[in-house]
Amino acid sequence: MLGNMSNPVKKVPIHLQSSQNRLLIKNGKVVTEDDVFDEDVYIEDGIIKQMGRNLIIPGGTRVIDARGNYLLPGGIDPHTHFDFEFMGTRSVDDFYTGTKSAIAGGTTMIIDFVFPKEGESLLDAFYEYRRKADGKVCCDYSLHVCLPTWSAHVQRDMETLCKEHGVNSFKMFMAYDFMLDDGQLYSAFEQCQKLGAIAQVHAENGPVIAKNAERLLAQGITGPEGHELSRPEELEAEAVNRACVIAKQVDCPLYVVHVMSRSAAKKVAEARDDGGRVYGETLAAALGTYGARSEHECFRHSAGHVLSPPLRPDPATPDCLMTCLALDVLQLTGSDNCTFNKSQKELGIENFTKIPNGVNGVEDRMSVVWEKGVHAGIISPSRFVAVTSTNAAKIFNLYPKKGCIAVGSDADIVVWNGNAVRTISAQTHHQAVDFNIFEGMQCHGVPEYVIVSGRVCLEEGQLRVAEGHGHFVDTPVFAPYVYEPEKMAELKPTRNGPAVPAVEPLELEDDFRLMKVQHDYILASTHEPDSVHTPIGKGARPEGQRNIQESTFSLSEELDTDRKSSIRVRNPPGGKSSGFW
Ligand SMILES: NC(=O)NCCC(=O)O
Ligand SMILES: [Zn+2]
Repeated sequence: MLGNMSNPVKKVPIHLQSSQNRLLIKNGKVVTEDDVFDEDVYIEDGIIKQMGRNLIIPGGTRVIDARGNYLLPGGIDPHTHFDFEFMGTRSVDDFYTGTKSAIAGGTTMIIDFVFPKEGESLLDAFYEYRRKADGKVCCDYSLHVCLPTWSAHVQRDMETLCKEHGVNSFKMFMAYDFMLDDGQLYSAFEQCQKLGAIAQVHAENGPVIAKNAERLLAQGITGPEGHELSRPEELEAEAVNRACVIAKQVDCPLYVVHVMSRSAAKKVAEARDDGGRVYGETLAAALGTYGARSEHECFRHSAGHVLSPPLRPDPATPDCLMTCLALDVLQLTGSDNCTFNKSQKELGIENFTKIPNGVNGVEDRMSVVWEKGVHAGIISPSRFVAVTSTNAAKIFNLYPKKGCIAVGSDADIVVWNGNAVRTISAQTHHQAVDFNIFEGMQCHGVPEYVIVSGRVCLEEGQLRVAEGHGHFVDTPVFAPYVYEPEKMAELKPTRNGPAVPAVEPLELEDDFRLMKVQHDYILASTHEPDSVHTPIGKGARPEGQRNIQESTFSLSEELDTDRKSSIRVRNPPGGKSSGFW
């Protein structure tokens, strides 16, 4: 037992307590979840001390000119698995390469998952994760804790973790060998509710997946395409619905990790419409790819892209999920970064059920969401901030320390060039993994500077991180956003001066109708996206919001061709698989 490990004090050496700790970022456009405005930001000792114009600051302060760029709150990735022993192997990105890569892409905080080994208590597993992470993290981090079993002991440890160790979220699985049954989920949700924690679920119907996999293998379908075939999206949707129903019985807030399909998003939408405290996270992988290596290839699964729930063959899925983020059907984006090298993926070369599940994303999430969201015209820069940072901070009770640019907040800031373009490649990424699921993708949206706790860690393409400089950050229970939303107004940082309008004044009537049509569409239509009809004419729309008439919900010829090719894969000749890579 390591005692109370929360927030160990790391002394700043005297030579660093100088002007090096002072930074002024001038001329940038500050973006918050609901505002965009021109202000300078002055940072001292890792904290935002002043914001405004013509600030009076000490001499010798370093100045960064952010003219033409946005200032974003550093990304918070609420879903990573660094140094994770899983499916007979270990993920290759550890807390050093993982957080270093995160920073390279504009993410300044991650939340990883403690996963107890068989027979290990939650507390021991938590201490082990702290030991693995503390000396390695280059940015701040927090921990969720997974519950691979249910018992009185687990129940007690949950309480200790919440009361003494800064944990406020527990993840349950509805698939894999370590899934909980419905009764156990009920008990775990009940305990979360009592403690003021948040229940998280990996929602897929595990027993049905196991049966499907058995049948497919018996038919000779052994390749990676069997992964998605055994886990069709209705099994995700069914489990999301079940989890929402169970959580409702005990009034427990529920966070659905990695919503990967339209059908699952629809279940989240229904639960939220029904008044449920349900939050949905989707992944960079699901927004940036769709079960093919690129949008220009026919539907094909490869071992490198295997994660659970799987990438969906429906090419409309990424746009649908992005629209769900725009409409607040979904609230967050994570990476679920859980990387395995090619040689590890080959553990499943003869049997798709043995392919270690997981993909990269911690480095590329911000660029992918910008490209597919803001650059594509589906979300505004403010909504980008909400879904990449602010909402995670609010749900896990880190706000306003994290997730916003405001006086008193941690100086985790990204100077973001929304027009610069980069091409994602394993040749240039900072992750330890030897391939990248977004290989070749061109993304607008590049971090020019990444400032982590007041330190400039990325500038002019040069990454200078400090191993072990990040801290564990407590996530206190009873997050106001989740448990007492009426208190959020008090927490919201105030600012001086009027906002600089970032968007044309909206014609609210049209905007509302657009949102309504899209929302109804998600709820109403699962399989016939081209049947959508919208009465909306030209009208104004929010900045970055694409008119639904331009949406790929209307499937084109080309996309239909892709879908047909997917049918071929579903019935491979002679039951043979279509190749591993
Ligand atoms: N998602 C995935 O395939 N791998 C990571 C483990 C998990 O989140 O289920
Ligand atoms: Zn995960």
